[in-house]
Amino acid sequence: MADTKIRIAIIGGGLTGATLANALFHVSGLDVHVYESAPTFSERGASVALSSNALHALKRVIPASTELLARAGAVPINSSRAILGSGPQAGTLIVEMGGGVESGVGVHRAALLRELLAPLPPSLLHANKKLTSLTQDNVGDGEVEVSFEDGTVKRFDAVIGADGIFSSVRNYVLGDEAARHAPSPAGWWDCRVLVPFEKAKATIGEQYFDMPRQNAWMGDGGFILHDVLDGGKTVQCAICCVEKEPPKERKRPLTLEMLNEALSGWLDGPIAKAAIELMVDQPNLHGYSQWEQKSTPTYANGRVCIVGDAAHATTPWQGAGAGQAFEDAVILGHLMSNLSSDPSDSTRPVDKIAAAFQAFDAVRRPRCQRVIDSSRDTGVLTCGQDPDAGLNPDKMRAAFGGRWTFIFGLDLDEYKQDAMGKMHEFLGR
Ligand SMILES: Cc1cc2nc3c(=O)[nH]c(=O)nc-3n(C[C@H](O)[C@H](O)[C@H](O)COP(=O)(O)OP(=O)(O)OC[C@H]3O[C@@H](n4cnc5c(N)ncnc54)[C@H](O)[C@@H]3O)c2cc1C
Repeated sequence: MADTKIRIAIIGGGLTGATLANALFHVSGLDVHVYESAPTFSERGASVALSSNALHALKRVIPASTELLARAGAVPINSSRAILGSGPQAGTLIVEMGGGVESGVGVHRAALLRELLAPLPPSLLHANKKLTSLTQDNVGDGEVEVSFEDGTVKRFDAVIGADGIFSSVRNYVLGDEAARHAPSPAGWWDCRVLVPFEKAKATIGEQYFDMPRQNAWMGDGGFILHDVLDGGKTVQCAICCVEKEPPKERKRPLTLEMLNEALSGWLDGPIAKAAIELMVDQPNLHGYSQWEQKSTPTYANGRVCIVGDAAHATTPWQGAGAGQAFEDAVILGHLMSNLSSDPSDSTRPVDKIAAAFQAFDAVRRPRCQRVIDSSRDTGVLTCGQDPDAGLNPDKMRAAFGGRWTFIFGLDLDEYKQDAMGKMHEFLGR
């Protein structure tokens, strides 16, 4: 176990911050505090699909993760079907995944966050604490000084930014490069609704609810998804569409006419009218542009680093964002557990933090960037925009084959060893 005196501030209490706090507190034995700008630790009302790599990573952080997910009402996704949703071949099955190594779960984000926070002592969780600035310059003993909107100033041995896609810590880490690598619109917008299971079944059709599965409809300029969560009580339905022009703002009001127009090529098919009916039944219907971190030159700057969406926000097309955040927690937790000096080592554990963060950057950035790029390409294919595949089911099927293998097939033990090897390199050993 690492020196328990190492003090870490995690900025941001979303799924990444909460998972990382568990890793650093329970696995690495560090003195961790989480600072969240919102008045309470909370999540958007939507689901998140956790694939097998995400589940494996979560288990490394929280050994009782199966029970944790059960308390959050997670529903196993025994099958994930991609079906053509528009055009003359609408209804054609393109691919079915699930079972074995590909099994995942669907879970309500707010319930997952609640359960991820539960194993942490409340005294470590600080809401209403918005980071306004941080510095490593002229702070004693290599510490990092953080300032909050309420005027408080604190010092830590290291700071980790889990403050989401519009991260302030990212701006600090990237410095002069921040503007050039700012998050940008990815080319799609989406809207989501949670409805009672019986209502979804009656509207969409009983035949799609014969078992816990995710149905992903692909077609002309859009995508429709429905999956079950909350232990089978709720269904999430999502509609995603290609942006016709660059968005002026991330969030915009939506109407029935706008949805009908966006999915005009789908309306004779088996799913679009039902999905639109569910969507417009909710008050304050809004669409959100999808944004991503297209490139990032580094995740680390001295004793400050970034994780989760702050480092590698991706589009949702491969359902991989939260899984990448859990992998971050495993790798950073492992590196930070191995800072303790042995008796023959005169370097203090705190003086190895920068090397740990460099090692984290070296192993995580290539993989996360690959996920970002692959996810964007998957969106292009899904919405029938791939110039070769178009909406040809055979070509789409061929193009989808193997697309998830590199995400699911990670050997976490090997990966942890790679990270340790890098840390030793950076320490000059
Ligand atoms: C539409 C959509 C669908 C998705 N679907 C999936 C999926 O199916 N599967 C999957 O694996 N992933 C999915 N993802 C990705 C996944 O949700 C994210 O990768 C994951 O939630 C990581 O979030 P985070 O904690 O890094 O960031 P966030 O959830 O954005 O949390 C950041 C936190 O930091 C706080 N904060 C911000 N600034 C400050 C500050 N200055 N001071 C203090 N606190 C601050 C915020 O209030 C927030 O609570 C999806 C994402 C989107 C947008």
